[in-house]
Amino acid sequence: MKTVLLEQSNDGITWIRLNREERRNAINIEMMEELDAALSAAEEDESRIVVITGVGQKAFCGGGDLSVFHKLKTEAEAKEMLLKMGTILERLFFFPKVTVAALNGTAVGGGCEIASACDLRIAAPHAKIGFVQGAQGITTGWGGGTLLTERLTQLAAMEMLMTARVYHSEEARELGFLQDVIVEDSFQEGVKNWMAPYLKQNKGVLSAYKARLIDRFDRQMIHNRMNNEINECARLWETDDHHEAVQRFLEKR
Ligand SMILES: CC[C@@H](C(=O)O)C(=O)SCCNC(=O)CCNC(=O)[C@H](O)C(C)(C)COP(=O)(O)OP(=O)(O)OC[C@H]1O[C@@H](n2cnc3c(N)ncnc32)[C@H](O)[C@@H]1OP(=O)(O)O
Repeated sequence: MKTVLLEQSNDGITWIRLNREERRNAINIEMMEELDAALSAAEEDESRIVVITGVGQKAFCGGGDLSVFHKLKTEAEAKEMLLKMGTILERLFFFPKVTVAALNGTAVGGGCEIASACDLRIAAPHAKIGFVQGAQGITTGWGGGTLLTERLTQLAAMEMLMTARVYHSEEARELGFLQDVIVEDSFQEGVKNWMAPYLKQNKGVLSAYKARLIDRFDRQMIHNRMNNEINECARLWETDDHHEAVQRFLEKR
């Protein structure tokens, strides 16, 4: 694997690291496939907790790779890509082990959707967090908007999605998006320390509680809502508003 690094440590944690630091860990098709493969490995290994984080200090994930995905012009082309990642996020949402999104830096767009699919979200103090899709003339397109509404209060979720605002970590914690802000100098050590109370529990305890969390959800309903979200985003994708917004971003580079 190249765009995703997998570290299966013997302390109960499997680390999945998004590894395109020079692109702020933006997601391309190869990364989607490697993320899916990393989840398969993590599902089978001895870990009790799976942590998804980004390489470097600047970004957790800058969302979908606009320099690649701007080539997708039509609703059908967009839908194929959105569905591919949506399927992975649905898998992550119903993953049998506890999952943590450790936001080592900025998480915007699809980066926030990945975080929403995880059970727990923690971040470095400097991380900036925002569902910025609205500024690109689209909605969340990987089903993460649906997942967000299952994680936060309705008011907080609607504020994050409908304003496309970018929040500092502390503000995101106050909104309920983050469980905690990790202040240690070494983010990785801080994340490990933060997870220590969870890791005191054995595998059976953690997986049983995770199963009860999953029981709360009507899987078919979540699936249908994510599909509706993907379809809606695909429709907006082919509008001039979206293509012009992406063009502006790419021209700034
Ligand atoms: C497509 C799926 C859709 C969904 O369903 O959710 C989305 O994800 S839409 C949202 C897509 N993401 C964005 O709109 C964010 C765009 N990026 C940014 O706003 C900023 O780059 C950043 C992520 C906030 C980081 O800012 P900063 O730290 O100041 O770095 P730079 O802007 O200089 O970026 C460095 C480098 O990385 C490239 N980059 C960053 N994000 C993306 C991206 N999403 N796609 C492609 N490339 C990205 C950026 O262009 C720079 O490249 P160079 O100029 O060549 O160094």
